[in-house]
Order: sequence, then C-alpha cells, then structure tokens
Amino acid sequence: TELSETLQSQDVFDLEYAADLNITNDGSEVYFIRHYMDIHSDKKLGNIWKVTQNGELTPVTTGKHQQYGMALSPDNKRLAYISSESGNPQIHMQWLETGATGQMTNLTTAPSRLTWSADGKYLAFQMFVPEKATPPVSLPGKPEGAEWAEPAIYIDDVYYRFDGGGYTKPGYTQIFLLSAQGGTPRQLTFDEFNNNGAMSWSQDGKQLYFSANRHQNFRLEPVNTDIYRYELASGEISAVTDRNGPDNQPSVSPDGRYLAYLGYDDRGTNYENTQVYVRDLSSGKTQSLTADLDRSVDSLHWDGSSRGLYIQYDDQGKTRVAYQPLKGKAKQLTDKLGGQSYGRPYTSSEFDVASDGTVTFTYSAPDRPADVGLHTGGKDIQLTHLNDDALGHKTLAKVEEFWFKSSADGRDIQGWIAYPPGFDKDKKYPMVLEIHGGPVTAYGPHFAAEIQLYAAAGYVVVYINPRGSSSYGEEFAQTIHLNYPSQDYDDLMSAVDTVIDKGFIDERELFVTGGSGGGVLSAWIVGHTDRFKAAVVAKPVINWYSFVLTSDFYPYFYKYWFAAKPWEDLEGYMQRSPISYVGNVTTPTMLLTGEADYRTPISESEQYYQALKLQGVETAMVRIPDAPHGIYKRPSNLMSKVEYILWWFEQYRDERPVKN
Ligand SMILES: CSCC[C@H](NC=O)C(=O)N[C@@H](CC(C)C)C(=O)N[C@@H](Cc1ccccc1)C(=O)O
Repeated sequence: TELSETLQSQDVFDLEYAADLNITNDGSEVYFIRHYMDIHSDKKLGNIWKVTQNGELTPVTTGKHQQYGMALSPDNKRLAYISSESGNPQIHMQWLETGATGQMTNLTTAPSRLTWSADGKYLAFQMFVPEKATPPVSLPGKPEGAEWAEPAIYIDDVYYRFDGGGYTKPGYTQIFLLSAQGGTPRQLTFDEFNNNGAMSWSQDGKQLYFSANRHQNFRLEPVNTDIYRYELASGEISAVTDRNGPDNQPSVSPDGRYLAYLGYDDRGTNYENTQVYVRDLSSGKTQSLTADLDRSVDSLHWDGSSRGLYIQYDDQGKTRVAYQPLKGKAKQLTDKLGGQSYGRPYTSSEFDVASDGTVTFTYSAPDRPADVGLHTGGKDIQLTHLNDDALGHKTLAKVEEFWFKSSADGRDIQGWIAYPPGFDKDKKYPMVLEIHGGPVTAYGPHFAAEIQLYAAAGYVVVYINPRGSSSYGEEFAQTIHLNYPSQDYDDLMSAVDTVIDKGFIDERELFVTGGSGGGVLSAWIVGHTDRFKAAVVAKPVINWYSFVLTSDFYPYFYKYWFAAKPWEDLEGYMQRSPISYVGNVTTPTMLLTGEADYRTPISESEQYYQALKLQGVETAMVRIPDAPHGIYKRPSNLMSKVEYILWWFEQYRDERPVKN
C-alpha cells in the first residue's frame, strides 16, 4: 500500500488532549478541558467541553483562554473553574442549566485547588499571599530623574527559584473560602507555612482537611507533608497524621465516616511505594489497603457507597484503575489510561468516578494523545477522537512491546520499538535509543510526538524502562538507590543488542538521546562506549557535585540520592558523574537545554560542552531561550528540540535522508 503523509514537526500545533475530567453523578456526561496548541501565542490553551456516553461533544466555554482546575458542584448544577480570560487567573462559575457564567473573584494572585463543600455552598481554594520584602540595603545619592541600574537582588530563603516558576517572591500559600454566590473570599490560614496540598471537606462542612508540610524545618524536610484538620468555627488547625514521610490527597468518604489518603514511611531511599490509608474518623484506627500491592498509588476516588476506593497506579508502563474494597482484594477495571505526556511517552493520566461506579479516564493509544474514555459494564469505551482530524490521514509509527534479559544479571527488562512508517523487516534501518528521566518514572505504549517524529524521519526508535524505573515495584526502583547510573547502562545496551539481533538495524547507524535523567544516561553511554555514531544529551546532570548545589530542589537531591553532602563524599559524587568519563568520549555529542531550566541548570550542559571542546570531540550546544526543564511546554520549543536532534544525527549518517 502507498504511504500516506507522515508526521511533521509543525504538526505538534495541531495536537489536542483531554484533561481535568469531571463525571456527573449519574455517569451520563463528562466535562473536560480540551487542550489545544495556539500557534500565535505558542502556548497550550484550553476550553471546557462536555461529552455524553454516546460520544456527543458540546462546548461549554469558548475563547482563546487558558481554562483549568475545573470542579463540578456536588449537585452537578454548577461548574467552577479557573480562567485567565480577564487577563489574569480568576475563579469563574457556569450555571449549567441556564449557561449563565460569571467571574467570581478579583484576586491579585492565581487561585488553585477549587474544592466544593458537600452542600455546594462554599468553595475552598488556595492562593499565594506575598509578603513585603524590605531590602537590607538602599543606595544613597540617587539624583532625581537619574536612571540607575536595577537594584541588587537579596536572597536568604532555602528555595529561591523553582523550575517553571522562576525566582520566588517572599510569601506563603494560604487557604481561602469563597461563597458559591460570589463575594469576597475569606482567608482561613495565616501562618508561615505553604498550606498548598489537596483539600477535602467533612460531610457536615464543619472541617476542612488539607495536606501541607507544616514542620518548623519544612524547607529541609522536603517530603514530610501531613494531613491537617481546619475547624471552620474556631480556625483551629490540628494534625491528623504525624509520621515521618509524606501524607497527602485527603479524601473524606461520602458517608463522612472515613478519611482516605496517600503516603509512605520515609526510609530515606530514592523510592518507596505510595500506599492508600483509610482512617476511621471516630476511632482513629488507620489501615493501609495496599500494603501488598507493590506499586505506587497516584490517586484515589471514593465509591459512592463508602465501601471502597477506586485507585490509579502504574504497572509495567501502563496505568490502571482498580477497585479496592475496604476489606478484601482489589479488582482490576482498566489499564488503558495515559496520553497526557504528548512529548515523550511517560505514563501520565487521570480518572474520575460517578456515584454508580462508571469510571472516566484519559484514554491512551500509541498513536493518539489523551482522549476521554469510559469504563462501564466491564468495557472500555473511547468517547472522543480529538486528533482523528489532525492525525487520522497520517501513517504513524507502530509501537511494539518487547522484553529482554539484561547482560548485567539476567534481569527481565521491558521496552518498546517504534517502527518507521512503511517499515520493511527485510531492510536495514538506523536506530535511535531514546532514554527517559526521573530516574524513577516510566515510559509506556503512549503517544509521544518526539518518538513519532524520529520514526517519521526513518529511524527505528527504541525506548525501555531500565532498572530504577517505576511501575515494576519497590525492589526494581530501589536497585539504583545510591547507585545511579550503574547497571541501568547494561540494560540499555542489552536493549540495543536485542533489537539489532532482530535483523533490521544497520549496526553502523546507532544514535542515542535522552533528557534529564535520560541526559545523564546518554552522557554516561558516550563515556563508556563508542558504539554510537552521534549523541544528543538533553538537559543533563553532568556533575552531581555542582548539580546538588545549583538545582532548585537541592534539599531533596543530596538527602535521598546520595549518602552524604557533596563535600563529605567527593569521591562518591564524582564516580557517578558523567564528567569523570569525558576523557573517554569520541562520539560527536551535542548538548540541548533550556536557559531557564532550574532543575538541571544549563551550567551542567556548559561543563560538558567545554570539556568536550577541550578534548577535541565534535560538539555543539543548543540553548533554548526562556525554556524551563519541560522544554516541550511551548510547541515551537518541542519542534526546535526534535529538529536539532534530527539535524545532528543526520550529519553523521552514511546516507542522509532526502527531505521532501
Ligand atoms: C522528587 S523530585 C525528583 C526529581 C524529578 N523526578 C521526577 O520524575 C526530576 O525532575 N527528575 C529529572 C532529573 C533529575 C533532576 C536529575 C528528570 O529526569 N526529569 C525527567 C522526568 C520528568 C518528567 C516529567 C516531569 C518531571 C520530571 C524529564 O524531564 O524528562
């Protein structure tokens, strides 16, 4: 058959995906944000749409806005959401029976986490409250009308910049209460903590549960969140949990008897399974429902009868929803969740449940970003086809799962092969090995523009979940505790050998790329083998010593990824740093990083670039202006990333592909 069009990088502007799924109590309709890429502002925007069980789609809001944080009222008659249509983010409401809409607030900073009280009379929300910063120094002698340089910036907080958010301002996130009739929000919390975790109301509306890190030393105990109870009548705040380790996502059962939440005991490792806990609110008795699951639960929703919970977790690169009763075994419902990470094939999804047990979820397929799916009557139904117009006429890469044994120790490892459109097993193809970051995350059989674009350019693309990835249980993730990179390198090389053995790879045409943790591993690869013809190392850590002292989340990294502070274990830090092996590199290696990446700051890439130059190795550096760690967030930056990677590889191909 003749090939139809293949995917081009500019097609990323045509992608849409579903998010913020809210299902009605009777399961008949799903409200969701229909995200699209605006080619003029180069940003992801989104409006609210509704889809019925038979797939009928209706717009609920319109306009070129960013709308998000949607929350359907308990009686399903109103929809609260956040919209930037007035110029900055405000709470809006739509009365669904009449279609009347209104802006409910005039806030000075962005609201988040809209949470309805059970009687539908109030919305709790959160908002950053800035504090006045008085600089310790002011300069004397400025003549009137003089134009002096911007004043110096004084910093004394532990966290002074966040990836994606820029340099921080002094202040804290506080909880507010807004009448569903509108009016002035009332501030509920005032203390010097970030009260910024998920919230849930008691059924009688007298208490608000929320998660936050309210420990005196919270800045240096970065994952020690607990659940707190706020008494609406007195303003008193008391701790419900107090263990060492995160407790979050509180959710009061519909009958008001139980509080469910997620968490784990912090043992100081790189990964622990997040479990579901249920506390009987009158006796205080608490039990874990998922101690035997050996997977991390990411989210939960109560069943309408309060007899159990619907839970979401990653398993072997896919995401499942299961029903976990308060007593007894879990029942699997669907494993078709995903599709929200449209750049690279990370697991990323969400779900919601109606009172009758109908589950809506983001429906994943290797050839489409997230659609709205429904699980009802034991079946999965795809309700929307948001990208059939943009992608339906194109030939996309087929994605096939494979398993192989690692040469390190015979461990079973899972991976996927994306075949170029028009693939013929009797021909020989160049290969791209694409490596995920985290390092405790997972790739899976999900749509990814980057993978699809490399395949459309004629490469067989291989991606795997090396040891250390999530979705295979605690032992698998913890193999890299204080040991990253290590045998994950062997897993990656075994994947390459396994695919070569299939007979359709030109062994002389091997290429490698990866981002973040995948940048660490691709730099590690070129320092340990010369099998690849060219490499692109994206947003990497090159030197763990400098990374820990420049990354935004440094109180976490030194504590959970290393045995000691950098100056206490110089040898350990350097032994695991790609910079230590730069003397071995002969592979032409390009660096690519966002200039506003405060997670893996661009100084990491600069170190490797300069070292490679000193070594006389072919190299180049691509700097993406203003881009944070999530380079893909602006579609044109995703295009730049892919175009530069393909261009770099093409320089080193024996036969360059002919551009049409
Ligand atoms: C508790 S913070 C752990 C670090 C965080 N992990 C999230 O998965 C992270 O930012 N990891 C970086 C590498 C690290 C700073 C050396 C990373 O590999 N990022 C990946 C994965 C990722 C995907 C989506 C959102 C956040 C991270 C990447 O950017 O591809």
